[in-house]
Amino acid sequence: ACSADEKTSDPETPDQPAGNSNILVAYFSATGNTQRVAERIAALTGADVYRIEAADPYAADPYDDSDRVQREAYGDLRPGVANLPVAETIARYDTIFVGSPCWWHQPAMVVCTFLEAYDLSGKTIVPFFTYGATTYLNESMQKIYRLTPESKHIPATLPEDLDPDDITTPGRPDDAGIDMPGSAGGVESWLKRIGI
Ligand SMILES: Cc1cc2nc3c(=O)[nH]c(=O)nc-3n(C[C@H](O)[C@H](O)[C@H](O)COP(=O)(O)O)c2cc1C
Repeated sequence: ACSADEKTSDPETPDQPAGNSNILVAYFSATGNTQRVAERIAALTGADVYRIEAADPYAADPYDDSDRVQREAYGDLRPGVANLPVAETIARYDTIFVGSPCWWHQPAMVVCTFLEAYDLSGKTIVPFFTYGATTYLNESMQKIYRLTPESKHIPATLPEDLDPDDITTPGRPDDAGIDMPGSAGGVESWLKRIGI
């Protein structure tokens, strides 16, 4: 209980957006990599931050939950989110950065649960991922785009994917050309490149 209290009271990892900006950085992070990128984006843009929490939390070492993560990703499941903001809160934002680790070739599925909970039409969605290997980044990006068909996206288009629905067999490498900060240190130049 102690660590959970600390997490929710930490101003850098709020579980509800503060409502100070028209930009939101919504992210899920299990081991801190995506969180560091999210906080850097927020520091540079003045964006509000919202940390997506799974209703059924993942193991402290998420590799211990690898089977669950694979089942959720390959089954396109929608695990519950513990702290979904009300729709009016999300409606206030024009631009939403959406951050996730690459988990079994996909966004963490709680991020998909978050995206499907709202009407995001007309909003600008900027996905970002952290990952261990630069494979399946395109499939992960394609997933976010398909879940937000009425939104604008940065980048506007992705490299063509021969079969974005097949995430279980390796396809041709098609991640080249996707501009993504590799770490928090790369965020500032990335934001300049994408015009934010
Ligand atoms: C269960 C699990 C599955 C993963 N699957 C992938 C993957 O398919 N591709 C990849 O590049 N990295 C994969 N990774 C590595 C994470 O994407 C990487 O460590 C990421 O930076 C973690 O972000 P976080 O610290 O914000 O949780 C996986 C990690 C875990 C725990």
